[in-house]
Amino acid sequence: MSESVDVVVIGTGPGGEDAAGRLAEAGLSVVAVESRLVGGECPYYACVPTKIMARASDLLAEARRASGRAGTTTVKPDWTPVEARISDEATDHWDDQAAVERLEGKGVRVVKGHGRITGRGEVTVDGRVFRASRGILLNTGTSPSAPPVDGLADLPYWTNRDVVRATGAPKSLLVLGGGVVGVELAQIFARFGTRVTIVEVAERLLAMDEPESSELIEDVFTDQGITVRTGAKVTSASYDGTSFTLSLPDGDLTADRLLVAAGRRPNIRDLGLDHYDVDETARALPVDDRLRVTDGLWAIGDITGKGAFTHMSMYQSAIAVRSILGEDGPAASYHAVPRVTFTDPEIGAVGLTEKQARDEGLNVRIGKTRIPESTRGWIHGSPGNEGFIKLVEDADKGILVGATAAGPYGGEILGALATAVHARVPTETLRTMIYAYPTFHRAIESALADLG
Ligand SMILES: Cc1cc2nc3c(=O)[nH]c(=O)nc-3n(C[C@H](O)[C@H](O)[C@H](O)COP(=O)(O)OP(=O)(O)OC[C@H]3O[C@@H](n4cnc5c(N)ncnc54)[C@H](O)[C@@H]3O)c2cc1C
Ligand SMILES: NC(=O)c1ccc[n+]([C@@H]2O[C@H](COP(=O)([O-])OP(=O)(O)OC[C@H]3O[C@@H](n4cnc5c(N)ncnc54)[C@H](O)[C@@H]3O)[C@@H](O)[C@H]2O)c1
Repeated sequence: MSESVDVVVIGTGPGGEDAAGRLAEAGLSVVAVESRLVGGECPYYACVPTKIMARASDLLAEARRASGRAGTTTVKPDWTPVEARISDEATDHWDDQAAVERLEGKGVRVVKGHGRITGRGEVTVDGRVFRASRGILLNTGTSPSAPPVDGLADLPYWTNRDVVRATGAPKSLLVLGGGVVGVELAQIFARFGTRVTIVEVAERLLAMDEPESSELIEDVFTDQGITVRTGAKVTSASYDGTSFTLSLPDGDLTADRLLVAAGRRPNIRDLGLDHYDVDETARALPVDDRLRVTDGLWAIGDITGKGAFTHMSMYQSAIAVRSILGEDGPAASYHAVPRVTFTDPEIGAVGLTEKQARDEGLNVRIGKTRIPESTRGWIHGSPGNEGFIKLVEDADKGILVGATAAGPYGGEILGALATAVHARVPTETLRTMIYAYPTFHRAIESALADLG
């Protein structure tokens, strides 16, 4: 026997949780299916715990920087408060009871288990069958994936889901993958005294960002004692019960712990998408600008391939909800997607990189300025003032199509640049703005003056 509802949401990442609540509050009968924890990766294994770690590691770095500038400091790192804050305050010991009750309070029926589409408009969870008259919303997210390195699969390595449960900083750590997860966690542990080596197969860290961002992070990391190996092809991996070894053509690397941060795979296999004639082996689900995969099937979040960020999942949730409710409103637009890598210096970026803009055939003008050369950067002092602002202008239209703000508070400075790219503010208008003195964001004015 099946149970009839209006909508079934499979997966409650940030967007799915939000959408289920909004749909129920709009008066629909909603079932939200979750196989792990309501809220998804972000609050329990990703954004929130890792940013708690980053905050702690920034405090250590700033305390160390006080020496010679504001007195003398002796810093003794201790992971205990970090672990306590993550387990007691942030994740409630990885218990989602409060989130489940919050969702139920909005009228959502939360069903724990693996959801699978067993027919058009039909979802089965551990033998329970739900018929969704309006449709199904997918928000199943991603899982950590390991590259096909010989011997790696069976090793007790860490992924992001283990690292957030760390009870201490290891003596030494190998980080396989120098993308966002890899660089954020590498710096965190290094500041807690761990000897860290990043092993990245691409020629640079943060390969999706501007090359200037990669260069900045590599320089800062090297100065901070983190070993960076780019263009590194790992041929095999092993563990002898005490330490991990990664073999490279020019020798072995060994450490107490291995963190695999080499990308994610979308949770879309074994979802029953064949009932909608959708390819389950795709890297992302194709969605239109209302987040429809096809009639009666919507998808939001990482699985849409539009940017694996919590803010993307939430942004798409609002649009999908309107679509499901048959309401009008702005369609999804991805020309101004912001992203922040929470290293120190922080790397904030929005829209297109210079290369992406050129590849699109735009008539590109670039404007750059270095933060240490700004008044605020100089006042802030070195180390800790490294960074730059880079603007990517569509010179024909006279608007910014991309920007990077790297440096202290780079993610906050990005706010102004994201507004400019999002609203397509004419560069001429940006030039007439008054930029407060002496802020970091005042460097935007210098970057605008450099456009050429
Ligand atoms: C270490 C790390 C740090 C990050 N830091 C940031 C950050 O600072 N800022 C930021 O914006 N983003 C960050 N991200 C990315 C962010 O976590 C994701 O983009 C965000 O969680 C949104 O994902 P989602 O909505 O697609 O779903 P997810 O959060 O992945 O949740 C999907 C949910 O669906 C459930 N599910 C899957 N399949 C099924 C099924 N068949 N049946 C039932 N339930 C199912 C899963 O159990 C999961 O709970 C980080 C990621 C990582 C790994
Ligand atoms: N601050 C944030 O917003 C934030 C933080 C963390 C993660 N995220 C999101 O999560 C997503 C996943 O992050 P991620 O860092 O896991 O993935 P990623 O795809 O960004 O980076 C993975 C890196 O691993 C490298 N790699 C792959 N195979 C390798 C191998 N065999 N040897 C060495 N290196 C290898 C890749 O070249 C790449 O640089 C990101 O795309 C991002 O959107 C966001």
